[in-house]
Amino acid sequence: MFHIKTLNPISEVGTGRLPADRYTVAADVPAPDAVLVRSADMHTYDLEDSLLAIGRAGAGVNNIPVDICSQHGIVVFNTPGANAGGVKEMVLCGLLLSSRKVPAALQWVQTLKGRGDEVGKLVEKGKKQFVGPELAGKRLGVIGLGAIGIRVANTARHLGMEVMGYDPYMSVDAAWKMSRAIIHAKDLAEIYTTCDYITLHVPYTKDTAAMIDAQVIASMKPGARILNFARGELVDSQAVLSALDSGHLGCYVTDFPQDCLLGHPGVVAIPHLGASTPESEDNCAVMAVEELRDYLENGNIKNSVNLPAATMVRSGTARLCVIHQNIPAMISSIAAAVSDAGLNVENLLNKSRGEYAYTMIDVNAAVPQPVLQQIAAIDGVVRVRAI
Ligand SMILES: NC(=O)C1=CN([C@@H]2O[C@H](COP(=O)(O)OP(=O)(O)OC[C@H]3O[C@@H](n4cnc5c(N)ncnc54)[C@H](O)[C@@H]3O)[C@@H](O)[C@H]2O)C=CC1
Ligand SMILES: O=C(O)C(=O)COP(=O)(O)O
Repeated sequence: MFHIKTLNPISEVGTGRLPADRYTVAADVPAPDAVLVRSADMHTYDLEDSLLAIGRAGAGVNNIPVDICSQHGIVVFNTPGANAGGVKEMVLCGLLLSSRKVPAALQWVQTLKGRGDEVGKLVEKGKKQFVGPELAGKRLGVIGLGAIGIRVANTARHLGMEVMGYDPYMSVDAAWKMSRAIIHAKDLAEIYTTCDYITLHVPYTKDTAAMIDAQVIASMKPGARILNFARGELVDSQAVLSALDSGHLGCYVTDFPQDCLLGHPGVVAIPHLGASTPESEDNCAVMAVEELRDYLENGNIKNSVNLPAATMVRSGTARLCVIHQNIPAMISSIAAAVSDAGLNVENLLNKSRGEYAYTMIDVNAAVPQPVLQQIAAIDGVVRVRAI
């Protein structure tokens, strides 16, 4: 029986794929084999000794202590692209909200309640406060051309916008999906100095923290609008507020409200709704559950953010799964323990990623407990289990 602990509500379309005779799924599992999580902060979470894997039903993993998980041999998965459609649509909404002053206009019109027959006349008189530019013909800068950024860039072209993209680490797969009409920015300055709208789609890391600061904002075109559906920490909120106050920035749309931003007329604050669609929630849950299941049952790793991709068709009777440091002589030491126990290797896979590596060995018989202990004692082995 596998025990899965949920730290956020996870779509039952996903959890329903875990057979009830082999899995328990609950918020209060004492010794979980795996955790399913969305945005719950795991930096203060006590990682149980039993924990083998964490499935982030979503893209960003900045709420998970990934390095500490690696040290404990806990595989962290996310669900690339599974909620990108939902976020893309919200970004389109954000573009329109930022341009046409929709939030302020909606608030204002409600103040006319009770004015009876005057309402029509007051609307026509008051609407001039909410004039805002059309998107067509304006330039949109997209920073980060991954699952979301590419969808936003391609769709903005259909709105008649000129689109410039920046992503020095873009994958070949991603490049194939991008419209050829997107202008390639060689550096961020090109985006900052020439775009009317700038939208952020990069992960929050130590390199991207506060990437939009006072100096960057000062280099932007007067009236520029910033959209942040990536993470609040990418943007210096105080610098944004000053630039809104001075009129240098036209609007800041954020999916990550902070107290200091609320109430400012230039801020459109959305309560982290980018991925909150049934479609995205289902997609993420299904993908995270499938990833966890394949890892727990077969040791296969797909879409991990801290360990290498490793998939091997099952053969033999049992499978040894060893997470270890990426150092010399690991495979020979593990194989020696296997052969000393009289086990025959039917198949073997070894993959590495940075400091860590992963070895799966299919053997012809069940692996006795002492062999697991012997492998666990090898210098550099982080975690071992037999399935
Ligand atoms: N508002 C919401 O509900 C959601 C927010 N997000 C946020 O959006 C981020 C992006 O999501 P996806 O597009 O699905 O991820 P992704 O991994 O497909 O794309 C991220 C892209 O950013 C690029 N990148 C990384 N560092 C960069 C840098 N310094 N400069 C330029 N490009 C850089 C990468 O090469 C990659 O192409 C997530 O990390 C998450 O923080 C994701 C999903 C939902
Ligand atoms: O996938 C992401 O990175 C998100 O920000 C979505 O977060 P959520 O799953 O809606 O709490």
